[in-house]
Amino acid sequence: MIEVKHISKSFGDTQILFDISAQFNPGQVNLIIGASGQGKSVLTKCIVGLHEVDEGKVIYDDRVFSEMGRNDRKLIRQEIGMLFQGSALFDSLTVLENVMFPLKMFTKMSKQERKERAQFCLERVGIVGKDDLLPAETSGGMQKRIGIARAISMNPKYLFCDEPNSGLDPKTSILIDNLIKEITYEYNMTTIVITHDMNSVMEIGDHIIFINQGRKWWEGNNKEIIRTDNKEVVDFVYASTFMKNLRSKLVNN
Ligand SMILES: Nc1ncnc2c1ncn2[C@@H]1O[C@H](COP(=O)(O)OP(=O)(O)OP(=O)(O)O)[C@@H](O)[C@H]1O
Repeated sequence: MIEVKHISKSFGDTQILFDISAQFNPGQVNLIIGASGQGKSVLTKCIVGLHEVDEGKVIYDDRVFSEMGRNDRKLIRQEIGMLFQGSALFDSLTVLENVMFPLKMFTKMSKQERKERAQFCLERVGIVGKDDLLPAETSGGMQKRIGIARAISMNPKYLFCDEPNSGLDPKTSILIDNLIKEITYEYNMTTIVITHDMNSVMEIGDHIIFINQGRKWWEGNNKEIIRTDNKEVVDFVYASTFMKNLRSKLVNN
């Protein structure tokens, strides 16, 4: 479980996050959603320690990460898997080498053990027979899968996914979403996904926090979000006229 308690963050005189508290439980997909520029990335960077919080606490399973020194934080970071926007694979490494990379950096595994673990993770995400290709020789959807394989290679307790659907067609997006969901349930991970994608919200949003103006504006799940009356959430979820019409049908039935 990851908890944030009353966190605030400013850059210079500009306050970006205001007194945010939330709990992200294991074995469920936790989404951080909201319009552009509202503070989702800053919040996530505070959680993983890329930004320091000004006030409040970030806690990983009773360990107060925000008050730890560098070395203790490093240990927790090794329990975190990250799927970056755009996958962020190393261009000059093969598919297999990309997945082996964290194991080489952070474990004492032999080359053979690293290879076996990487192949297991690639197989888990449905990438078989592509070990020796370069990332550029694979599709965008495959690159996301390879990114997920790399993110889970260290058997993380916590998984962060930054806009896992960016640049993917709707069908591939749903496959990636479902893969994230399956892996989360299977390994009982605490997964946090930042997304703008409404399909993801509906498909995998076990727990959703909506960030608006740097505040936790709304919290609920994918069933509750459909019927909420919160104006800002409604404007976000039902942004297009088509979706607005759909909402009035839903609410009136
Ligand atoms: N390092 C920084 N220094 C100063 N201001 C920053 C910094 N990082 C982010 N901000 C500001 O914080 C605000 C929130 O940005 P953030 O990137 O968290 O938005 P977001 O909700 O993730 O948006 P998007 O969905 O477009 O990625 C923005 O006004 C941004 O300019």
